[in-house]
Amino acid sequence: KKVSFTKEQQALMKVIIDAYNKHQIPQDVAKKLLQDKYSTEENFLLLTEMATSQVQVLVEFTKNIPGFLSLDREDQIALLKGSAVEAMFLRSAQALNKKMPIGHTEVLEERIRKSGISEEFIKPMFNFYKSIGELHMVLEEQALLTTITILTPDRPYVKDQPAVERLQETALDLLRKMCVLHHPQEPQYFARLLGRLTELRTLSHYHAEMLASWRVNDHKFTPLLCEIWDVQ
Ligand SMILES: CC(C)c1onc(-c2c(Cl)cccc2Cl)c1COc1ccc2c(ccn2Cc2cccc(C(=O)O)c2)c1
Repeated sequence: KKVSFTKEQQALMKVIIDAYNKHQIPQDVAKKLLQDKYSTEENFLLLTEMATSQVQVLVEFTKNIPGFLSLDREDQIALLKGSAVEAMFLRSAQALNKKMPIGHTEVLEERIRKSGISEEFIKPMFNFYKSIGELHMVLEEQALLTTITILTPDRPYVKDQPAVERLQETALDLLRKMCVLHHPQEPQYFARLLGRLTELRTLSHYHAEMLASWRVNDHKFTPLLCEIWDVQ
């Protein structure tokens, strides 16, 4: 089936892909994954640094989403706070599914498994990582899925939901075409991708409990994480 993109859609895809490629975790932070300290405490500290760096990357990426900076300022904050965990699950899924240099992936998985997260959350988390890996998303689909997650209108405290809906729909139209283009044999592929967004919401509920149990064990977060996750 022939897929054609409008001029606007081509421009939008280019902006989103450039932003997605530009904002990677700095190599020195990612390299720290390979240092040889593996205590639960050390793993937690490394993952905290990773998450903090990832939030900075996420904010920069979000600012490049066309139309985002024209939204009401408080709504911009509400969208970032409401989507940060889900965007990081997507990003960590891509990192664990071989986006990272060989060796980093196993180390990263090991550190997540041994960072004080209880088994009841580890299972669904790694099921999600596996389900993302099985989709074999191309970069455009990964970047658009992250964009669609950020532009979710029904996050808490969003005032002008229709404005967010209009931006999200533009990204959804583009993603639908991308799926037909890159997965012509799988007519249900787009629906499968959107199904992952539902799974992300469940994971972000688990994440709130993960944070609570880390805090009970007196684990400290960085100021940026405290601000975006409303903790401490
Ligand atoms: C505060 C910390 C302990 C934490 O709390 N919840 C989670 C948490 C967890 Cl444990 C899982 C999923 C989401 C969150 Cl917020 C985390 C750890 O968060 C992250 C964040 C990003 C992560 C990771 C792991 C990988 N990445 C992405 C990554 C790593 C290396 C390179 C690149 C790159 O793009 O180049 C990307 C962990």
